[in-house]
Amino acid sequence: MAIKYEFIKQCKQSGARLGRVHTPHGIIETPTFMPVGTQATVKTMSPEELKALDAQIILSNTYHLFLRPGHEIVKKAGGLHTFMNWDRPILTDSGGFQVFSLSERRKITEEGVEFRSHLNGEKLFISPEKAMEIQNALGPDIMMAFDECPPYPATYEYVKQSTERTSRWAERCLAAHQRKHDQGLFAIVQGGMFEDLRVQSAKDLTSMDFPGYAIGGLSVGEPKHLMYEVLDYTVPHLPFDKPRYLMGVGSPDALVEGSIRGIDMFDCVLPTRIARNGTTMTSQGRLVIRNAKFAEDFGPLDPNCDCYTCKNYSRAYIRHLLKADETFGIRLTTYHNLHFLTRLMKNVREAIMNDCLLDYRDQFFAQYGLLDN
Ligand SMILES: COC(=O)c1ccc(CCNc2nc3cc4nc(N)[nH]c(=O)c4cc3[nH]2)cc1
Repeated sequence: MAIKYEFIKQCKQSGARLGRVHTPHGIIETPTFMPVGTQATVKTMSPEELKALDAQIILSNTYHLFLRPGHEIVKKAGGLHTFMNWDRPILTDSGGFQVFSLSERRKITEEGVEFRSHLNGEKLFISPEKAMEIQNALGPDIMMAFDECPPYPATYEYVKQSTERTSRWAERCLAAHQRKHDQGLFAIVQGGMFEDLRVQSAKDLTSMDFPGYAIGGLSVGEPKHLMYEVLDYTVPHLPFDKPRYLMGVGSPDALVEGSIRGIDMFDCVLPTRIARNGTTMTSQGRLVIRNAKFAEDFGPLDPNCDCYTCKNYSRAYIRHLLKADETFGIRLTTYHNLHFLTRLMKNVREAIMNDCLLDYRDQFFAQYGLLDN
C-alpha cells in the first residue's frame, strides 16, 4: 500500500480530524493545503522557498505535462521529483478537469475524451488507460483517477450518466494502474449537487477499495453553501481511515469550513493566481496592493504575518514593484499568499488538537471580515 492514512485525533467540537498521510516521499500533516504547480513549477517559487513556507506536498497536472513537454521527457528525466528538484510528495490531477475546462472541441465517449490541444489545436485523446500511462511516467506519490467533472449547473440526467461513467472509468484506472514507484491512486467522487448520485458514486468507488478518495465536481461556480451541503451528505459515505481530498478549494473560509466537515487535503490555484494580479490575503481580509492608498504605506502586507515578505518589505515597495512590472513583486505576493494558507492550516491543526475549531472559525472570520457581510 503506497499511501497510508494515520488517524491521530477527532476534534470534539467539529467533524474535523488530525491525521498523517504517509507517502514514499514523506509524511503530510492533515488537514493540509497543497500549492498548485501545474506545469512542474509553483509559479515563481523555488523548491527552497516552498519548503521555507512549509509546503508539504504540491500538485501538478497530467493534462498540461502531456501536452508540454510530454510525459516521455519527464520519464527520461527520472520522473517529476527529479525533473523539478522537489523531494517531498507530489500529487498529479488526472486531466479530468483540465481537458473539460481548457481544451476546445472535445468529444466524450465511453472510451475517453477526444479534444484539441489549447496550445496548438492538435487532435488528442485521453482515456482512463492513457491517463494512467501518463501519470505512471510522471511518477507522483498520489495519482488521480480519470473522471469527468460535470459543468455547473447540469441536469440530473446528465450528471447521472456522467457519474456512472466516471465510476466505470475508475474501475479501468484501477485495472491499468501499474503501481510503479509505489504510487497511490485516489478515486474521485462525483454526483453534482444531487444527494442520491453523490451517495451512489461514493458507494461505487469505496467498493473498489482505493487508498484515498477525492470529492470532485465542486468549486465549479456553485454557491458556497451548496458546496458545504454536498460535503455534509457525501463525507459520511467515505471511509474514516482513508484521506479525503476536496479538489479545487482554496479560499480561507472554504478551507476552514471544509476542515470542519472532515476534509483532509485541499488544493487551489487561487493564492498563486490572485498574487500575480496583486491581490493578497491578510488576516483582515483581501488587500489589493496596487491600490493608490498604499503608495506611502511603509508597513507590512499583514501586521500579523511573520513571513519573509512581511518581515522585510513594505506595502509601498511591493506596490511599486507591481506597478513597474518587476517580477520580484509577484514573487513576494505569491510567497506571502502561500504562507498565509499554510499558516492557516497549521492554526486549524492546532485548533483540532485543542478541540476548539469552531471557536477558531468564529475568531478567524470576525477578523477576516467575512462574518459581517
Ligand atoms: C483567482 O482564482 C482562480 O483563478 C480560480 C480558478 C479555479 C478555481 C476552482 C477550481 N475548482 C476545481 N478544480 C478542480 C479539479 C478537479 N479535478 C478533477 N480531476 N476532477 C474534478 O471534479 C475537479 C474539480 C475541480 N474544481 C478557483 C479559483
